[in-house]
Amino acid sequence: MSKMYREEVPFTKDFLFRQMFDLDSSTYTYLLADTSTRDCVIIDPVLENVKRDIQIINDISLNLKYAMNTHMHADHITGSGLLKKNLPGCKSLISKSSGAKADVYVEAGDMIEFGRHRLEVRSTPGHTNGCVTYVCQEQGIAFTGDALLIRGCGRTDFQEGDAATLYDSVHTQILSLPDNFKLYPAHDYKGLTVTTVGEEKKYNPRLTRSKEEFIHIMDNLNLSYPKKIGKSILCLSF
Ligand SMILES: N[C@@H](CCC(=O)N[C@@H](CSS)C(=O)NCC(=O)O)C(=O)O
Repeated sequence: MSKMYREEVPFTKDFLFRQMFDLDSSTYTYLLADTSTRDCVIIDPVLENVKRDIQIINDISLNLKYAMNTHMHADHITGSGLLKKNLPGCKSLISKSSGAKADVYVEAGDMIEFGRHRLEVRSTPGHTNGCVTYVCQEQGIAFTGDALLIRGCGRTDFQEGDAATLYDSVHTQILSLPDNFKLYPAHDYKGLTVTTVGEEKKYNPRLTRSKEEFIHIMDNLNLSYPKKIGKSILCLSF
């Protein structure tokens, strides 16, 4: 095995990471915390799992600062609003260009802080206009939402999907990170949990192709629409 895959950046001792799963929509929700200050953020919470998420936040004595989303989801309703109602002090957060309502709007270059940890906002449109990727440089990780999935990528056939834009976003904003950075997507449909930049640059069957080939692939995916598309896109307020 090459060095590239072995030398992943270890988490610092004061960084807590939890990956949680929604069985119905195959969505990953991430809980990140500073274990010294107890401040935490949650990325892409799912409405039906809010009780579970509150339980874990309370069990390990964390203070939720932000319920944040990588984009406006078409396949499930965000749990941000219900988390806010139950955890005073929590603010909802999404990109300005998503068109959704939230307490805090972010754009490329912004930094989201919890304790001494920071997430950099990178704009990665193409699946939707407002898609962002959150990068934690110190821990060597990025949360790619639906822009990059493990050995795949987000579909581009509804909302403001655009295959050429997605190709540029992923190559310039995600695959330009160091090869050993771990990538955590918003979904996986095969049971995989994490990948790396190096792996996707080598093995992603869509994104290793030319832009023209990528567009052709994306135009011919023939996926059925997500079951909850009507409800979730109508639910624009966080
Ligand atoms: N079968 C699922 C929907 C699956 C799906 O369309 N996933 C989206 C992300 S959620 S909008 C996607 O971009 N998939 C890309 C792919 O290649 O699978 C359901 O019924 O909800």
